[in-house]
Amino acid sequence: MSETATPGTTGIVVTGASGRMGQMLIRLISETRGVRLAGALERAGHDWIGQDVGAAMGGGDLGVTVSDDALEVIAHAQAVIDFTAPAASVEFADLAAQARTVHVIGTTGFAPQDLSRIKAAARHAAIVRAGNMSMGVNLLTQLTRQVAAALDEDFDIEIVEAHHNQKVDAPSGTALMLGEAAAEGRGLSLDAASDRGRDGITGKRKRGDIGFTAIRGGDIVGEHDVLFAGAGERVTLRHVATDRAVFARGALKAALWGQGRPPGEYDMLDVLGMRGASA
Ligand SMILES: NC(=O)C1=CN([C@@H]2O[C@H](COP(=O)(O)OP(=O)(O)OC[C@H]3O[C@@H](n4cnc5c(N)ncnc54)[C@H](O)[C@@H]3O)[C@@H](O)[C@H]2O)C=CC1
Ligand SMILES: O=C(O)C1=N[C@H](C(=O)O)C[C@H](O)C1
Repeated sequence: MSETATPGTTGIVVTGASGRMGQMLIRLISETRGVRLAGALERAGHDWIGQDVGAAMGGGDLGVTVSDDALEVIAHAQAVIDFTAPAASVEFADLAAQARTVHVIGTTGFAPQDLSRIKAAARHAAIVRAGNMSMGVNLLTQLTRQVAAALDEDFDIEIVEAHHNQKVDAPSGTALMLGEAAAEGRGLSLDAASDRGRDGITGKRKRGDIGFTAIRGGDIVGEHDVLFAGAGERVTLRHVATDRAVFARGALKAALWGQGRPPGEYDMLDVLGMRGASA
């Protein structure tokens, strides 16, 4: 079972400590009352292993040494916040389940077999997973479901996402969340309706399809448009993230919300109390 080293504080492990989201989370946790950084994990062989994480980030010591021993570190925490890679996140899900520790998963790009493993881990501990942890995007999923239900298939749905040039997966986790919401609004299965990676002589657009386009460039944090294109008019729903802090704040909220929750799979709609808000 997880332990509380400092009474009254929630001990949180950050995985992928040197990453864009990892560093953002470590700063946020250090500045937030009622939580403490209980561990910082990186992949085996990473330069930061053995260093104080604050110093490795270029600041003062935070009293937490970067480790690659996930089993040991997770056993002493109440929550794990994880923005890494699919293969790492499924391992962390197993370890967090063994420790009965809340696991917040922001990682995207999972294959169906990864999702099955996460589902199995969620039989033993609370897992909050979302392709986007921001308030704005989670609201946008609700609006997308509503507009998709209101406008019939005379309106073609296209999802356009833009991210920085270091992103490794496409479509983004957010684009897939928005696609799922649009498909739900239309009463469709996204697997059957999705149209990805057009190139060459593609033939005409199929009525009812949900199209995806991915832009990669520079330091774009994350932008998502859901376009409903009809004859003579278009409706566009848009979210623009300009600061990764929006994802970090959502993830920290999820870690606290998960304390004392029964085992199971949850998402940010549960955390934000938005489930069914637009039904
Ligand atoms: N759900 C959300 O709101 C958001 C999700 N993301 C997702 O989070 C993930 C990470 O994004 P970034 O921080 O931009 O990537 P990044 O590449 O900057 O950081 C990932 C970090 O994970 C580390 N890592 C990989 N394997 C590991 C292992 N086995 N143990 C410990 N650490 C390991 C890497 O060394 C790296 O430091 C991506 O899948 C991205 O799509 C990113 C932002 C928001
Ligand atoms: O990799 C990123 O950076 C982001 N990934 C998430 C996604 O795949 O949607 C969330 C956000 O857009 C940033």
